[in-house]
Amino acid sequence: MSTDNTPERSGEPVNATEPSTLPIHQAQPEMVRVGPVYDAELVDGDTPPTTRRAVRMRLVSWWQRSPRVPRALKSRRYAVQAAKDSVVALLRCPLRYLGAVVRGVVVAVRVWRRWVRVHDYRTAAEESAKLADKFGDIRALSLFRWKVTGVVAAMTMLAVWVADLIYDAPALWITGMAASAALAITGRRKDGSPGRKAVLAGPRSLTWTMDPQVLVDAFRDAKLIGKDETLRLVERASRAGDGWAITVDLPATRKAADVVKNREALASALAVDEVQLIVERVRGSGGHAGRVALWVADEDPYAKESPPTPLLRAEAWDVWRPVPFGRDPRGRRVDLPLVWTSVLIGSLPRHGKTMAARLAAAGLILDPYARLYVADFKGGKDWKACEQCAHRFFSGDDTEHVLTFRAWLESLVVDVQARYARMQRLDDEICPESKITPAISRDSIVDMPVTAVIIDEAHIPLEDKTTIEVNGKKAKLGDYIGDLLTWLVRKGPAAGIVVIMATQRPDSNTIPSRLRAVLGSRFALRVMDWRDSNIILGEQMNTRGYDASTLLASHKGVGILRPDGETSQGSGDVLAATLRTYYMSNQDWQAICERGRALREQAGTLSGHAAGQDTTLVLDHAAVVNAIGTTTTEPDQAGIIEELPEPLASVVAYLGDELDDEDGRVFVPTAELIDALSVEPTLFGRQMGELGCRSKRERVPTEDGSVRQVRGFYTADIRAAVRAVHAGEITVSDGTDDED
Ligand SMILES: Nc1ncnc2c1ncn2[C@@H]1O[C@H](COP(=O)(O)OP(=O)(O)OP(=O)(O)O)[C@@H](O)[C@H]1O
Repeated sequence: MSTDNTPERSGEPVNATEPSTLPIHQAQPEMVRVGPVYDAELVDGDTPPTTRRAVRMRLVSWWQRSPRVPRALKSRRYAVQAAKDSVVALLRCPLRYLGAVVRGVVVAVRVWRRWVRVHDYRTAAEESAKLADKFGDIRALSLFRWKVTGVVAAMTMLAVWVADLIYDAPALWITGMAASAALAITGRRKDGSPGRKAVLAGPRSLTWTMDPQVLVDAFRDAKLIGKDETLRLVERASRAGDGWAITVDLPATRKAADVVKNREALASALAVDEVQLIVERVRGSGGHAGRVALWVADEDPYAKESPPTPLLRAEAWDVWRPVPFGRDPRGRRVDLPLVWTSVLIGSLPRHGKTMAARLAAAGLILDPYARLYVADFKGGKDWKACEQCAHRFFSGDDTEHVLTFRAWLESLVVDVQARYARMQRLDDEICPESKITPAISRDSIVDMPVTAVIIDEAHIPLEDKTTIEVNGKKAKLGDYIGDLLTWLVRKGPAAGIVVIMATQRPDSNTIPSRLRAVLGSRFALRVMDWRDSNIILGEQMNTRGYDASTLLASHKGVGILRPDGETSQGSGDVLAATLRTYYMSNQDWQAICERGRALREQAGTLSGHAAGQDTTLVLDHAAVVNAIGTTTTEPDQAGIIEELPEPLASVVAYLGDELDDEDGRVFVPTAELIDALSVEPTLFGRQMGELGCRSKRERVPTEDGSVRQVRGFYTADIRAAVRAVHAGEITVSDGTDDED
């Protein structure tokens, strides 16, 4: 809106014939008072948001984010928790008060005793070897203090008696309460109070839920925080499932990843078995690198039976949805994504590999559009039931089975290439990237169903020593299968191929490192040692706190899952998680397979072996070899490691690919190796020295940004030692005479 002080507006008449220039001496019109003058213009448009709403939103945002506003006033959940805490605190008040009074009495008596015995004077005299000279003085002073004590006690009693006579019972009550309050203040718990800790502490487990100081002490004992550092409570201890959960913030610069790594030390400090303790870094918007969520189970979470798989209740399953796989110790469901990845399952015999592989397979079986290749090298009846819905199936471990398996893999290589060629021709709307989509996988005309290759006891084909001819060259059948699998696992997922391998021999000789490197999801049940665990889960996972050799033999089906991408577990984006697979009895498995067949019959997707159409595969082997670019003649790191003496072999296994990368790591501190390999430092240094690897001093940056000099090994020296051993330049003692 615009207004100005023109004559019309001010009520003055305007003469139309008046010249445009005014006469110089023209009388000024009388000044007229007008209203306020605004300078603005009229615009069309929506009404701007009311400022009141914006102010309110800013206030709410400030309220939610302000550290000064107590958490209990920010959300209903915290308010309920705060109310519960207050009730508990109120109920515990009388007991805490009594405890403080008792401690106060003990402290007061101790102080009085030291005073009456002239303790400090006596100690000073003892230290200066003058006790005999001062004995008379000390005795006289002590006697005097006893008399003072007697007089004060008598006068106090007299005063109380007189007060009782004059004021009756209230006087006694008031005196008693004042005295108890004084004692309670003296005996209150505070940091550094001398003489307040019992020499033999009672059971520590669960006291931390009542007293966060116990938790702080546990973190200090486990050396996760320093002596002068403390924790900040983010969420108080509360019941969660069959245990207690608490979230804390570590002091600045301390990392949650280190707490995860040292879970065992923390479990010891909290006096619980490590299977009962879950430590997770809280990630995402509610978390940061120093925020840790702890959960402590009341008892061994794996002592009870594992629940049956939820797939039993499912009529059908969509394989694009992660398959229910197991439950973590807190009882939270963990799902395993299958499409666009591949899975390696490894463990010692009889620990639940087949169960885990069958759980993953169950999801595929219940999707009528998924195609199954089941290679059961175990030869038992574990997989028999799925024969009725598998496109290809065999059970046995003879060379003839391995050759059949080779033919499957070759046909799949050809199929994957054909799928990529067909995807190129598909419309951008149907196939936006070079990847199959749910719609493509269910389209019978495009013919690219999700195809799972399930291999139980995968070490059998990979270790087959039969000599075959590959493109005119002699090669071992096992090595060639390794190449085919590596190619399929690398190129297949985007074209809908899912490889699920289970092996009871997850050692470095069996699974070539080139194959391991491309297997996306890993599940390690109990294994023999940390090396085998790292072979399944990935290099250096033991130093990050994930070691499947520490799992208990009695815990069947319990393993560490390192998923490819996200799982629906706990706080979401976790590196790995310990879980127990669901239980699926043979009857349940059979029921699922029968349902899978019925679903395929309904959808008209029953094919291959299940439909009685097992055909001999006729293939152009040369084309396959050209496609995969065979590497069977390349030496594998596994073989290289096998020939090395200890502890060099362990060092090489620990460093893995980092050692091969000449532009990568230059120096490895000795402390890191000793910690990772759990070796005795002196013997380790001597043995490495004998192998031509002497530790040297090097300046390395520390976590706080400073530089420190530490002892360690140059990776170039380690590589040189490996070469020297292979060249036979170093002969190695077997180490037995080291003990002398
Ligand atoms: N989640 C589980 N809960 C309870 N028991 C389980 C679980 N998983 C496996 N088991 C039990 O562990 C035993 C071994 O299981 P499974 O046959 O799957 O092991 P495996 O590692 O495949 O054995 P192998 O090495 O002989 O092939 C079986 O008796 C099975 O019932």
